[in-house]
Amino acid sequence: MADQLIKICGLTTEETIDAAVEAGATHIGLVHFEKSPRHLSIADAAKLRARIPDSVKAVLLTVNMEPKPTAEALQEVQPDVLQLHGKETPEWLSLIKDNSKLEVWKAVGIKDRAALERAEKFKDAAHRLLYDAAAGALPGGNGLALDWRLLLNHRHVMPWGLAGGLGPHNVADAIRYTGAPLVDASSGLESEPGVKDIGKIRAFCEAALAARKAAA
Ligand SMILES: O=C(O)c1ccccc1N[C@@H]1O[C@H](COP(=O)(O)O)[C@@H](O)[C@H]1O
Repeated sequence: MADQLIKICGLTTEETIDAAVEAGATHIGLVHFEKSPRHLSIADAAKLRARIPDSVKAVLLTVNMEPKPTAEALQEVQPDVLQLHGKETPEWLSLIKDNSKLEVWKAVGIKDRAALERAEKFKDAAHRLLYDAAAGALPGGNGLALDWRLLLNHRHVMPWGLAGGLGPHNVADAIRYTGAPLVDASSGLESEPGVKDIGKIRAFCEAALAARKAAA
């Protein structure tokens, strides 16, 4: 069985990046979306990106960003992965994927089986789908879980990950129940919006790694 992939998203300090890396995160997410409490300017995202070691992938998260600022952000931040968390089209994703060395992830809000089937339109346009709850106050980062039962017996046509409302209290159940190869958490690891709690980051990674080991 493959190793568990763990993305810790919305980090805004070097201290929390170091803690996530030490705890076993495989991916660190930096959010560039002004309405988010985890928003980083591109200059700050670039500074924090430099703190992420080569062994861990840097993920830049954007929402419905126009092509020119996207190109500038990619140039400045140099992420390994671009996570698109808005209403981006397969055509736009394909353009990025075919013209860069980036891994391209598409987050999709899942409220029913039809939404899971619709997400398959990204099969050739993205390297990975990230299933999240349907958008709430923000397009993501709302701490809302999707109905995991929708993923039972689902035939995944491409690599995927599970996001939405995950935290130390439920990540082991999520892995056991859905078999998610990648788990992604943000607001469930905070003491207040935008402020990550190092104890929760450690507990999340520990629980995810133990659940994967038990399932192997
Ligand atoms: O974190 C945010 O503020 C955010 C803003 C806009 C789009 C996505 C955002 N976060 C991502 O949403 C999912 C689920 O987050 P949560 O664990 O439920 O808080 C995850 O990929 C976040 O990185």
